[in-house]
Amino acid sequence: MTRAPHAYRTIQVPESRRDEVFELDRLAFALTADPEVDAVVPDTLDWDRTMAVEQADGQLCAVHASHRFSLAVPGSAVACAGLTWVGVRPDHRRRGLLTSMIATHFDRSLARGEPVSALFAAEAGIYGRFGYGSAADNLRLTVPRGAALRPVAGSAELDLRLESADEAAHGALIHDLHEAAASTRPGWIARTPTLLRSRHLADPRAWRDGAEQLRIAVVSDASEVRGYALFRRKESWSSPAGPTGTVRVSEVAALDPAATHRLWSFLLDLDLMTTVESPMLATDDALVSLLVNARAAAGRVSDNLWVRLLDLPVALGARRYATPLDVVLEVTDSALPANAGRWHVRTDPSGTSGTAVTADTVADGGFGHPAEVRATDAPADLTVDVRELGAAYLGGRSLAALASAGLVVEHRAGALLRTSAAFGWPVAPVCGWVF
Ligand SMILES: CC(=O)SCCNC(=O)CCNC(=O)[C@H](O)C(C)(C)COP(=O)(O)OP(=O)(O)OC[C@H]1O[C@@H](n2cnc3c(N)ncnc32)[C@H](O)[C@@H]1OP(=O)(O)O
Repeated sequence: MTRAPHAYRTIQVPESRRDEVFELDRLAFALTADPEVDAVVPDTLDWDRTMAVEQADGQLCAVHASHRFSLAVPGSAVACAGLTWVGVRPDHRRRGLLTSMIATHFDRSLARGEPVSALFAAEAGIYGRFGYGSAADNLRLTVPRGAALRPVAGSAELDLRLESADEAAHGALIHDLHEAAASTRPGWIARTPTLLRSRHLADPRAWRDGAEQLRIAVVSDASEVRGYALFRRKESWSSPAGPTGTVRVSEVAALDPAATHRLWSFLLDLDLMTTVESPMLATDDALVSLLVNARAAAGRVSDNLWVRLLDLPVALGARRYATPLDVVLEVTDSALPANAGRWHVRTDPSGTSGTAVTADTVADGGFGHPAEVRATDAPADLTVDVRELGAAYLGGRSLAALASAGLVVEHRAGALLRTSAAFGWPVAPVCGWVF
């Protein structure tokens, strides 16, 4: 097991120490215990994957956990260790505890056959040093009520019903549509294990910030459900001009453009509301194209998933490439030396080799080229750190853009543009929920 700094030891935490883990988490994140929250929000920690650092007297000083996810990558999916619950007691910060926990996480993820790790970063400056690359952005739009949408045939004919969101009534519907609507978008992650689905619909009063309970709008055609939106409204009567409520949308999933249009038409025209806040959207989300006047929508872009390639040849072989590719990468990786060195990445025009061995293949219509990834002594075409490969892995970050910042170096003319095109993908990556 990875060595903790002097005077500390790394342990796997048993569930019997749950209260200590939760207290540490509250200390790290400045949270207050709330019995109502604890009563309705399920504990989603996987205790086989919950690790801590304790000092000699047994006090827990740092904790981290992970989930085994299937992460959608361009043209496929890969087993992924979703790192979460990272926290260090404020009085034990900056002594190397996170650094030791990351080494533990890497060792254990590799031992479990998870070639990739992904996370949402609490602060953007934390994880790059460990080889995580910022691999996706999300867009949050604030749209005025009544914003016009371009027309979509069939939208008006769809039935929409509004209900209070409830796990027993809507859990299966949400899970199925969440998967069917977006599982070919790189960055998409299913909410497994099941407790993560329950947590997604948990609705304690303390999480509402004064808004109403969680609502769901469900759109159907004559035969089946085509989409849903989860949202809450927050009333406001403080303006002399009249009510100025806000619609806070937390998730929209739809199977087709008509259902997408129907849902947003409803959300953008609710009485007593003046503002509609979108959930985390992909930067190419349909709403951006539907808005007649996108300038009227204030947008904020921020980092979404961070990706770390743990087993580089397996990870690079687990995705597809948008164009044929034949490149030698000189990779640096200070934390995982097995990844360092030269790698020949070559797509196979016959499409018969290089598909993921660790992944469930996603139905994608066969777009893109699988690749073989082998160690080589051939001269390098590009030099790149594993962090930049993680950033480019989901197809949303251009290697050429990273090169313009000096983070990728080209040794053979043309290799940079060709490799950037191959690593890119027509669908922007995003994970629409935070784990
Ligand atoms: C995936 C998730 O769960 S994200 C949640 C992360 N958790 C939090 O933000 C909760 C509050 N913060 C904390 O618990 C801790 O401060 C942590 C986890 C961010 C850092 O833990 P530490 O044990 O202090 O980190 P450690 O001592 O190993 O520091 C390693 C390096 O990262 C740097 N670093 C640590 N935290 C930060 C930060 N927030 N911003 C920038 N740099 C940081 C340190 O300065 C150090 O740099 P150096 O190698 O150049 O000296």
